[in-house]
Amino acid sequence: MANVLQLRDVSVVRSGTTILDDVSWSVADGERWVILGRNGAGKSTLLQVASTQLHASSGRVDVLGETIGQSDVFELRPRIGFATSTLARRLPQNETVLNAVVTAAFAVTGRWNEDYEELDIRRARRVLAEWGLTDLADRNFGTLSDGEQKRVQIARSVMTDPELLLLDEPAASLDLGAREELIGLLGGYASSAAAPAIVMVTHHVEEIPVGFTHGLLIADGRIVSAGPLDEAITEASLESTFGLPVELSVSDGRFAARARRA
Ligand SMILES: Nc1ncnc2c1ncn2[C@@H]1O[C@H](COP(=O)(O)OP(=O)(O)OP(=O)(O)O)[C@@H](O)[C@H]1O
Repeated sequence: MANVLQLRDVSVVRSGTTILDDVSWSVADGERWVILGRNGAGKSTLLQVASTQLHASSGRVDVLGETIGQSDVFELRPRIGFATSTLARRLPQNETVLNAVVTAAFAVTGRWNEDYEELDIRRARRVLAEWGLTDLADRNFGTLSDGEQKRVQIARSVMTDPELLLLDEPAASLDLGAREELIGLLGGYASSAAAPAIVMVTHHVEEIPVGFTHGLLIADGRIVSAGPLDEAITEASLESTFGLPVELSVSDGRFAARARRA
């Protein structure tokens, strides 16, 4: 399978601090990756590099067959879906949910004078249905709950039919019901052969949807382990990543972890 993302010896240094340290990693078409690591480990920075929003200080980054620094990132970006709370904050609060999603077709966050095709509207309604948002299409984005807003962010990021989907902590701050609903939807999406390659950052192994195939653990900007989920996410690798003894279990494809009692 072709690589949709390839990092070779990538480092990111900001304000004199090394945030990513010699990272080599690739994501092939059809793979669904989860990235885990402590606060400040470099997870979001890695996603920003993958999204082309941040340039590596050294090393080589290839995204969707294009080498960053040698190609036009403005042509590349519409092919990448990226859902982060930072982008979500830019969505106008008084925009309807339908508009918040359909505007992704033009890579803008507010609906002004763009001439939307009936095709775009139809696609937006289909995406809203896929993410359980049909009944909220006419509500203002700012009136939605956190869980509903998270689903709108993802719906927006898949509106353009991306070839690579990047999700930064999509389940953060959700209650149990909203989290489980989102993980179920993500699992269904990830299991579809038509879905793009996916990379999702999360803090908890409990949030890994069924259907995800690979894991990457990162600590202090360096990869601790990377590969198929059951090889990359083990008690030993979690212990190295989080710095505490961990008890890990897997049931029906879902992971659970807690500190090992002495
Ligand atoms: N512009 C910057 N200048 C200096 N340091 C930065 C800059 N941006 C980020 N950092 C630092 O880089 C490190 C990695 O940040 P990053 O956001 O990638 O971590 P993360 O793993 O996503 O963390 P979290 O789980 O808390 O979201 C952090 O220590 C952060 O303070």
